[in-house]
Amino acid sequence: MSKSAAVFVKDVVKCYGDNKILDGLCMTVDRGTIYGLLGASGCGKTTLLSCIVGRKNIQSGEVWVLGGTPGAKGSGVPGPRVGYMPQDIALVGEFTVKDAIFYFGRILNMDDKLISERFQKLSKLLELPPDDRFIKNCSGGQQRRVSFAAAMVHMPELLILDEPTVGVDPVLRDKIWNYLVEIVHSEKIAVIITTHYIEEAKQADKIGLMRGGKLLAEESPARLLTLFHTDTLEEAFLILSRNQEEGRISSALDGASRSQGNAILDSASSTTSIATFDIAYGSKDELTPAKKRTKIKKDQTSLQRHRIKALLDKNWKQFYRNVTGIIFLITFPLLQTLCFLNGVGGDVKGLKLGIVNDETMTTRCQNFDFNGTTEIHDFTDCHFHNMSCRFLEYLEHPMIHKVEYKSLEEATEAIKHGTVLGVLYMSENFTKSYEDRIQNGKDAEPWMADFGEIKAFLDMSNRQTGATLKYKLYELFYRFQEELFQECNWPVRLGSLPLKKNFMYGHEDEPYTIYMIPGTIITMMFFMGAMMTSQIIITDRKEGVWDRSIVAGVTSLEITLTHFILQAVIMALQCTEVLIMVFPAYHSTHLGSPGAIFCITYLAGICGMAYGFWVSVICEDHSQANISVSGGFLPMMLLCGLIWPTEAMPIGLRIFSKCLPFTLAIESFRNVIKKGWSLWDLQVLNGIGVLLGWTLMLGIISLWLIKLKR
Ligand SMILES: Nc1ncnc2c1ncn2[C@@H]1O[C@H](COP(=O)(O)OP(=O)(O)OP(=O)(O)O)[C@@H](O)[C@H]1O
Repeated sequence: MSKSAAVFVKDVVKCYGDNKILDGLCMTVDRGTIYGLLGASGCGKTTLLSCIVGRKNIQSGEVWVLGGTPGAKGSGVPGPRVGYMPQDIALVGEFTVKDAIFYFGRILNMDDKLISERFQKLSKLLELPPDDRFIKNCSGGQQRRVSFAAAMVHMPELLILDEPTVGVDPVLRDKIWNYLVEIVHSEKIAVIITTHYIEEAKQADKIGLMRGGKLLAEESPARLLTLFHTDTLEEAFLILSRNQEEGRISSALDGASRSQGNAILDSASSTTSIATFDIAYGSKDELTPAKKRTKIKKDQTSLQRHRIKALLDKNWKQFYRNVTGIIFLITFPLLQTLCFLNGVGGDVKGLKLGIVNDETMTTRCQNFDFNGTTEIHDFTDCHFHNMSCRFLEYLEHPMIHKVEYKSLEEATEAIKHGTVLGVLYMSENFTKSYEDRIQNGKDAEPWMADFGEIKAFLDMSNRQTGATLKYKLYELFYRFQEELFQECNWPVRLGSLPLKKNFMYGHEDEPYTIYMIPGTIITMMFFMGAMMTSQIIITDRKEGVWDRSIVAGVTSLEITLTHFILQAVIMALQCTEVLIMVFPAYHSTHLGSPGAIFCITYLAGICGMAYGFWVSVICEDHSQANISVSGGFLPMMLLCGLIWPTEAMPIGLRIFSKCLPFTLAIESFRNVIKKGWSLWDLQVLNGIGVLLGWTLMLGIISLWLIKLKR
């Protein structure tokens, strides 16, 4: 074991659930050497590299990188001392080739001049596509080369390359290997490279053959060929694999005994030769501290200005270069608002109402025309005539479309068939009986009272339209009766219910839209925030940019903060456009200040973003995130009082609903627009407090989960 080991891995065990991926693995990578890590697909190479760069925690064993443990303060790993090219491209599609290199250079605190110099050199060497070509427009092989250049831009002490030569033509592959050999010797950097092209690893100084979570062997290519009497590394690997399957590799390779020194391989081939391999072992005392080799400042603090600047630049480019995304983010809230303002709360029109009038035939109902306008009779003598006709005049309203039926049976049949929504029936003696009810009051004959009624049969299966028609009939009947009393010079009040209504806030005929505004805006902004954040962060993570940036030293807090800054600006724009459309553009009135309205709306959006952030942490992909956002949002919407008052809920559910993010916020919003309350009114503060509480709680839990998930 060399004292100058760049990477030292001892007895490492790494599991995903019950699945043991690394099973007591040992490995040593010396400085100034190329280490080729070979193994079948799925054997755990990427997992091992993730543990080396500190992106994954291990269950047991030791990992030492450049003299420290990955993730430890001051170790520089993850950070500028290591260059990592993951297996996935892990570049932002909206970056140009130049942007990609500059992004990694800048988060590593290189100055632009130095980045530019390195970029020119790498561009030539790796035959990179033109500087201004977008990554998403590059071929797979070109993207891989840019990814390679990004890992090398700062000339790290340890370069980790996960399958860098996939999709690269043999000439270029050769060039890359030659370059690696050159820099390894000139700069004394260590390189770990995984590849499926076993033969290309011949140029490595040492090869690790990995299988079943262990290294079967760790030797120079030449020695492997000699030991196994083979011409190719592939054959050597095959023999080793067979031996492992047949249990012919000594148990000395496993567990504690590995650390004692050499492991002995049983017969390596058909011959009975015994091969002895150097096995990775040693102690951390033997490791040398890192030497300072680059002009890059090392920093481990969780917030660094240069990284935040680079991340903000990245997020901004990702945003403004994604035209579809911009169109969606700007137009979606507007479209939603337009749908709401035009589709919800308007007056119902043309409800079909059957009329059965046994008192007067239509033809005899003077001036009464079911299909046209009529004049109102003048009944100044207050002896009533044709009251049914007079009442029917009042039904000339846009909400009602009258349909005449000859009999009550025929009309009720029409309700059953859904032809009409209700039927009004007036009996033969309606006028006389109605007059008797009014003139004689409590002394009226019961049968007179019965005939003096207008009988309504309503279809309430659609509660909303049924109730709308019912209240309209009440309203029209009161108007009919009040005007009748007025004409007769009777006290008008006697013609209406003995209940005097006074409205402190709002008014009786206020459109339903006004009632719905707070709930619609708050839930919409929350939903927009949740969707936007979860989608953007999952995309970032799926592209591998998140992980790769973290290996370059960026902290999760910086990534989160910079995403938050841009999305908070977008959210402010969305809130502004929605509020402008609802209030000035649609002339909706509000008594409270626009500032207070904006504040509640904006906080609802920010709370939605925190919810989206949490979803992005617990979900693996977009479809899971979509289900989680919708699955969480819908129950909250059902319980927030938007559809039905919370006062109707069982007490436990009611208390629960008040604790949800937007129940009290909707109340606060309503109080501001309808009562003119300020932000400092206690009930308004309650709503704001709940939103802020949820935002903080979700943010903290998410950051904690990110830390825990490694
Ligand atoms: N996050 C994870 N959760 C559960 N299992 C995982 C996870 N990541 C990887 N694995 C599993 O661990 C095993 C090793 O995966 P790994 O990506 O390390 O293999 P690999 O050797 O790099 O393969 P390849 O050469 O195909 O890239 C695989 O069986 C994989 O399915």
